[in-house]
Amino acid sequence: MSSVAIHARLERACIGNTPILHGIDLPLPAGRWTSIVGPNGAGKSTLLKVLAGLMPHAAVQGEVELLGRPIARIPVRERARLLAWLGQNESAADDLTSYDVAMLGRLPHQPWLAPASRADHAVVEQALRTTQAWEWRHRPLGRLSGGERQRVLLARALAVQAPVLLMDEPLANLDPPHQTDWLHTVRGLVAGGGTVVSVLHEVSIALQADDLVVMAQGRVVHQGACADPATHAALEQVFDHRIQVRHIDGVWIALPRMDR
Ligand SMILES: Nc1ncnc2c1ncn2[C@@H]1O[C@H](COP(=O)(O)OP(=O)(O)OP(=O)(O)O)[C@@H](O)[C@H]1O
Repeated sequence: MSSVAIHARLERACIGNTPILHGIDLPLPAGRWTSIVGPNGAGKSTLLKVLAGLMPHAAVQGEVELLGRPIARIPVRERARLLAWLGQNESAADDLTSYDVAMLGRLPHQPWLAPASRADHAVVEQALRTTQAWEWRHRPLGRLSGGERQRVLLARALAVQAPVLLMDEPLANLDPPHQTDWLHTVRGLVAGGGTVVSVLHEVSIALQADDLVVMAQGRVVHQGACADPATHAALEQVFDHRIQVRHIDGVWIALPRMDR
């Protein structure tokens, strides 16, 4: 039986006074890649923030368990080692070099005010090479293109070496070859026992995951394997049957429906 990396049991989660998420019981299996999909405004980013423990405590009615422990009770530094985060349109210090930004991912591993160790430098180099950002490691983040910047931020998340990695729109600004690199990276993490949860708008890429969580109007309407016809039906329905899922050359992809 596979274990659960994150389990969210939510009555409600609010932004301000507005309820955004409703009645969610979502176990996310460990050692697998789960993608969260759904229409604009469905609550995907909000759910991912709740899963990461990033929402204000008072805004969430319910509980999230990370690796079997209530996330709110895990000390912050330990949590930062267990769970890495790549947010949407993330702000970061634009004056820092790409190398230093990636090194921020090592902070949870470093003793207070201690310099980076040789192991930290090795991990950062590996992460920047994985995302093909090593070449511009000396350039400030603020002077990179959108896709280059995203690859540095991904390197920062990889440098944490956390067993659980949450990513919101990780493919933002990435060109197709680097989207493919990202797929290989995720597959490598999962093959090594890691758990990856990603919010994706690129439904065809999301379908390359192990499992899909389909959301609409603040609720999870389906959770299932990417190859399961019931998952395809839920996907087509939630997108108002304006996409169709097809099996082409051994992979599931979503195509626009032009016949209506
Ligand atoms: N600061 C805010 N104040 C009020 N409502 C908000 C705020 N931020 C988001 N919302 C609302 O919460 C709902 C869910 O937003 P969320 O960003 O989680 O959706 P999403 O599925 O990630 O959307 P998208 O696909 O467009 O990125 C939306 O209806 C949105 O308008």
